[in-house]
This record gives sequence, structure tokens and C-alpha cells, in this order.
Amino acid sequence: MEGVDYLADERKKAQFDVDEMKIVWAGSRHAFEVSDRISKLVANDPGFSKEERTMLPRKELFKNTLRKAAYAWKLIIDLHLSEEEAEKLRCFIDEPAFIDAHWVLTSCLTLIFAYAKLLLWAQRNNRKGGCPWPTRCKFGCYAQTELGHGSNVRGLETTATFDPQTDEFVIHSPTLTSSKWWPGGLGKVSTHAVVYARLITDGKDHGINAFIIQLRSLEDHKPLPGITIGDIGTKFGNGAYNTVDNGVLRFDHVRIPRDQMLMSVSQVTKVGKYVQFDVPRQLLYVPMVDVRQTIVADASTALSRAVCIATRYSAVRRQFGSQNGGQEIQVIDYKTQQSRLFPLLASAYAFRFVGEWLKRLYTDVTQRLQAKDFSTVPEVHACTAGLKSLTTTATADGIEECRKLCGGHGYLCSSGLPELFAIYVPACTYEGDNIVLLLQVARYLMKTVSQLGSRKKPVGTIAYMGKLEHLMQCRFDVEQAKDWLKPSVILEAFEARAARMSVACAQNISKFDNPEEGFAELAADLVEAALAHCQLIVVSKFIEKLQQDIPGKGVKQQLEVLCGIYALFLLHKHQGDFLGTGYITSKQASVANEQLRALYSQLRPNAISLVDAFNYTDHFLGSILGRYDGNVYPKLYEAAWKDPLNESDVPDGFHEYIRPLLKQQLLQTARL
Ligand SMILES: CCCCCCCCCCCCCC(=O)SCCNC(=O)CCNC(=O)[C@H](O)C(C)(C)COP(=O)(O)OP(=O)(O)OC[C@H]1O[C@@H](n2cnc3c(N)ncnc32)[C@H](O)[C@@H]1OP(=O)(O)O
Ligand SMILES: Cc1cc2nc3c(=O)[nH]c(=O)nc-3n(C[C@H](O)[C@H](O)[C@H](O)COP(=O)(O)OP(=O)(O)OC[C@H]3O[C@@H](n4cnc5c(N)ncnc54)[C@H](O)[C@@H]3O)c2cc1C
Repeated sequence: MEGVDYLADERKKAQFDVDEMKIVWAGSRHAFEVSDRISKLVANDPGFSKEERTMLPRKELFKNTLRKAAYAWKLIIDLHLSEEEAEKLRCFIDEPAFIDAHWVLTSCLTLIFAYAKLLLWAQRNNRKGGCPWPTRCKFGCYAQTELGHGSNVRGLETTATFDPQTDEFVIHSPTLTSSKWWPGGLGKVSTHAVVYARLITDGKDHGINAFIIQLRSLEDHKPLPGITIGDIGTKFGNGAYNTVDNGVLRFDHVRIPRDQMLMSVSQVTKVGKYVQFDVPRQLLYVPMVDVRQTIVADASTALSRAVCIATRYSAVRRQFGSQNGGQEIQVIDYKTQQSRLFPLLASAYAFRFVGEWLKRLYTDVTQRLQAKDFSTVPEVHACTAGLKSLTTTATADGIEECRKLCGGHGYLCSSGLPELFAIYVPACTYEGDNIVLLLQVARYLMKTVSQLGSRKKPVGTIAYMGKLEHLMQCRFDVEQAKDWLKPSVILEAFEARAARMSVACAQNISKFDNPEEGFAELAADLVEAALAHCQLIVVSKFIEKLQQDIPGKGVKQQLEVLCGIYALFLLHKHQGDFLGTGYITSKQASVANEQLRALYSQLRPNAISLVDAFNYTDHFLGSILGRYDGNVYPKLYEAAWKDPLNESDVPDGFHEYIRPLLKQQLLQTARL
């Protein structure tokens, strides 16, 4: 029945102030208000409908994305939306688009410009009153990856050879594998690209540098001479990421002016002299750090959507246990359902808070860069790489788990989960393969351990290594389940586990004559040590959040329950690490599990309200199973009839292919 809230009884059970929790989730009252207003604006505008997205053929799908992008652009201008509001608009339109790379790039290039003030190209254009980076009339993409190399950035093959005669670079794709491959927005829309290429002057290879290159005419949008561009083909899933034109790009001796090199770490002079500035070369990698922190911030949004759908549906769905003609049991009341679902709900909150913290850390490093302070770059790189890896892996796995938690109906596109998974899962690969990124964290950890004896004190997220002696010896010496709720106990357990795993790796590497050989041989252990370190960061940032003043009846208590679930679930999942490193006994591990079960029971009455606190509209969720009112079955039934296959009783092709077959069989049967 329309207008009935089938989840009303669930909502009445809440033991906390949901409106205050909405503000905690959004980050501030102001952020909540902006988010609430823009999400409703999008939901109520038929121009942003996404109902038929999974059924459209690619060309129509892509055209529709272009229409939506232009429409969004017009709204931004007509309604004078601020940057914050426009960003929310992009989020709630909920369609990956060519515009995403442009959006991200605009911000990170601003950073490079601001930091270096060495970017001659920008200076020249500013003098002319032009814009340093294409904005409204031009679109940019980030062309780093090639057909042959993605992770190994130093292995890229595109060349930028300086010609002092003409004061130009000649950009060339010397091999098939040097073709740029994957950049989003490149295939059909971008007019400009930041291209990573090997810089060559006077026959000498100076490694990878970045260049801004115009790709298409601003008149007729055709590729410029010497440039070949196309889309790389259909990707995983219906609709999903196929709204983006990931592209291929080749250069045939394309000439660009010298000052289109992004000269933030090095410069080429008019006479072709290569000058390296007194700044770390790694600054060239800063755009990746920028996008990674955004990906961490976005992970909680994707995971919370899936969790919201699975939680609401688990309260609606009933199976077994009817007694005396009464109702069957809601599947959310099965302990197995809780032990799969509630840690994901807790993870969504945990990722939200670690994302907020990472943004602050990133803002801090950008300010330091402008003051030429590079000291925190290695830590920020390790944090963004590690947390990108941890949150995207857990989110992709979590979305798939939510699909299974919804049983058969989760497999329908109308559940919203297949498309959400298909859109989300490449996050485990783009902006750095998740294993490659954890290996970067492991390098940072091994470096930290090797420097422990020196005067360099570990700070920031690695500060715990400073008390290594204690962490190597301490033992968990309490026996009661409730002891596991003490933040100091949880923190020490995660610190001891992370420290001991890193030290064990370092000791094992030292047994090899060549450390690089040892690192390669022990890579699988190193990845686990890196993960333990990253999990410690997430747990500790959740605990830090709880130390803040959090208003609202019962809000802090709910967050404490969620924090306990997040930490104890990890402890249960990685019990082998905690037992193996000797910090806890198996009896203590089983007591922790007892406490975890108690926390699930505490969370249960609040589950629906905790997902309501995400404040998602039905439009954004895009899921019949996750509808706010829980009116699932009539809507599922109704949606089935909208499938194109149901437009006729007899499908196309039946008379052409199946009928003759049936006739033939009938004839054969008659002959018998
Ligand atoms: C607003 C809109 C939001 C939209 C949401 C998102 C939509 C997203 C859309 C999708 C968009 C998708 C878009 C895309 O996918 S864009 C393509 C992304 N590609 C990658 O991420 C490639 C991954 N590979 C690498 O990052 C590197 O090559 C690795 C790390 C493997 C190094 O390999 P190698 O060992 O050969 O490197 P080296 O010798 O040159 O350098 C090593 C030194 O550099 C330090 N170092 C390394 N990296 C960084 C760094 N980043 N910041 C600071 N420092 C860094 C490192 O600690 C070491 O330092 P030291 O120990 O020597 O001191
Ligand atoms: C949807 C999508 C959008 C993208 N957008 C862009 C874009 O806008 N611009 C752009 O430039 N690129 C883009 N990319 C490319 C992306 O950044 C790369 O695909 C990514 O960095 C992984 O690199 P790769 O493909 O070379 O993987 P590979 O490195 O070839 O990975 C293959 C396997 O090898 C393993 N492996 C690789 N190296 C090591 C190692 N050292 N040790 C252990 N294992 C290793 C990996 O773990 C993985 O299992 C995009 C990719 C996707 C899927």
C-alpha cells in the first residue's frame, strides 16, 4: 500500500537521536543541510532519472550521460551553486562520467600550480589573462597508464623529446604498448590531457615527466593532426562504468611548445638544458595522492549504500519460524545475518571517520608543500595508499556480501546492488592496484623499523613504533568480556599486532644477503603487515572520534557500539595474527568473540535508524529492496513488468528460431 511505512515499528525501536546522528555522518550541520537539499533537488528532477540505465545500449547510455552532464552544468550556473553544492550534485546524480577525471584534475593541478610557481605554461597564460587549466569550455583527462604499463610508472614508454631548434617537445608513441590506455574521459570527450612521458634531451632519458597537451580541436572536436584517439570498449556490468569513455591515445611526432611541460620538479631551458629543482621527484606523484584521499572519502558512501539496502531488506524479509500461525522470523534476527551485516555497518561508519581525518591530513600536506616543507610527504603517501587499498577492498567485498545478504532478490538489477558493485569494484585497481599500494606501505614500514635505532623518532601514524620495546613484550592480562570495550585495550592489541608483524618481516628480510630479494620473497607477509598497520589507523581514528564532544541523546553510545564491533570483528577475522604474535591467548580471543556477540544484540534495535542516519533518498539508493518505506514486494512485482522483454508475450526471435524447431519435433513425433 502506498504511503504506509512498513519499517515504522523498526524505527520506533531506536535508542538514539537519529537527526543528530545524521549530522555526525555528514560531518557538520552545514554539510548535512547542503547534502540534504542537493540530494532532494536531484531526486525530484526527472532529468536525473536512472531507472532505465541498466537496459540502455552503450551508445544511448553514453549519450544520456552527456545530456545529464550538460544539464547538471546548466543547473550549476543557473542556480549559482557553490563548489561544495556542485560537488554534492555530482555525487547524488550518481553516474560515473567523463567529467570525474576533469573534476579531480582541476583541483590537483591547482595544487601543482600553487606549489611550484614554476609552471611557465601557466604563467604565460595568466599573463595573457587566460586560464591555466581548461575549465568550462575545455575538458581534461589524466593520461598516465599505457597498454603495457600501469603500476610501473617508471616503465612508461611515451616519449617527449626536446627539439631546441624549434623550442618544442615532440610527443611520440614508439610502440603499441606505449599507447595510452584507460584514461577516463579520454575516449570521446576530453579536449586536453595531462600526459606522462619520458623526457629526452640531447639523447639523454630523464625519466617520467608530465605535459599538458591539447588533443582535439575546439572547433569541430576532431583529434588534432598526429593524434589517434578512441574508446577502449565495453566494461564489466550493465550500465555501470560504461557511462565513462575510458580511452586509447597515440601520438605520431606531435609537437607542443616547451612551456607545456609541468615544470614543478625539473625544467628544460630554451637551449635544452635539463635542470632538476631541489625538491623531491615524488611531487610528480602528488596527483595520485590527491585522488586516493578522495577515493577513501567516497568508500563510506558506496559501502553505506549497500548496507542501507541490505539492512532495510533484512528487516522486511521473513523466512522460517512461524509458530501458531504467527509471522515468520525477520532474517535480520538470525545471528549469522547479524554477524555478516553489522560489521559492514560498523565499517561504513569507520571509513567515514578515517576519510574525514585523511582529508585533514591531506590539507595539511598541501599547505606544507606551498611552504616547501616536504617532510610529511612519505607518511601521507603511505596513509593514502594504504587506506585506499583497505577501504576499497573492504567496500567492494562488502557490496558483494550485501548482495548475498539479500538472497535471490539481491541478484536483480532492481536491487541496485549489481550495478553498485560493477561501478565500485574497479576502485580496487584504478589509482593504484591494491596489492601494489600495500607493498608501498610495507616499504614505509620496513624503512621505519630500520631507522628505529637512529635519532629520527617515528611520528604521526607510525608513532607507536617508538614504544616498540613495550609492544614486543606486553601481554593482554584481563579475562572479562567487557575489558574488550576499553579503548586503551583495543588500541594496544592492534598496535602490538602491527608492530610485531612488521618486526617479524624486517627480521626475516635481514636473513637475505640482498634486502630487495628478501622483500620480493616475503611480499605476501609484508602485505599482511601493511594491512595490520592500516587497520590500526582506522581503529585509532574511530577511537579518536569518540573522544570528541558528540551531542544528541544516545548518539555517542551507538558510535561506541559500532567502534567495538569494527575492532572486535577485525580481531576475530584476523585471530591468527593476534594469537600468532602472542599478544592474546585463545581463551582471550574467545572472550572477545563473546563480547562481539553481545554488541550485535545491542545494535539490533538500532539497525534501521543507523542506516536512516545516512539520509539517502530512494533516488540515490536506486534499490527496490532498500526503499525507505520497506514496500518491497509490490514494487518488485511492478518493476518486473517494465522489463523490455515483457513488452510482448511472444519474444522476438521465437517464431524465427524456436517455432521451426517445435514444428520439426512435432513432425518427428508424428512419424514415430
Ligand atoms: C571529486 C571527484 C571524486 C571522484 C572520485 C574518484 C573517481 C576516480 C576515477 C578513476 C580515476 C583513476 C585514475 C587512475 O587510475 S590514474 C593512474 C594511477 N596509477 C597508479 O596509481 C600507478 C601505481 N603506481 C605507482 O604509484 C608507482 O609507480 C609506485 C608507487 C608503484 C612506485 O614504483 P617505483 O618503486 O618504481 O617508484 P619510484 O622509484 O619512481 O618512486 C619510489 C619513491 O617514491 C615514493 N612514492 C611513490 N608514490 C608516491 C606518491 N604517490 N606520493 C609520494 N611519494 C610516492 C615512494 O615512497 C618511494 O620513495 P623513497 O622510498 O624512494 O623515498
Ligand atoms: C575503471 C578504470 C579507470 C581508470 N582510469 C585511469 C585514468 O583516468 N588514467 C590513467 O592513467 N589510468 C587509469 N586507469 C588505469 C589504472 O590506474 C591501472 O589499471 C592501475 O594502476 C593498475 O595497473 P595495471 O593495469 O598495470 O595492473 P598490473 O600492474 O598489470 O596488475 C596485474 C597484477 O599484477 C600484480 N602486480 C603488479 N605489480 C606488482 C608488484 N610489484 N608486486 C606484486 N604484484 C604486482 C597486481 O597486484 C595485479 O594482480 C584506470 C583503470 C580502470 C580499471
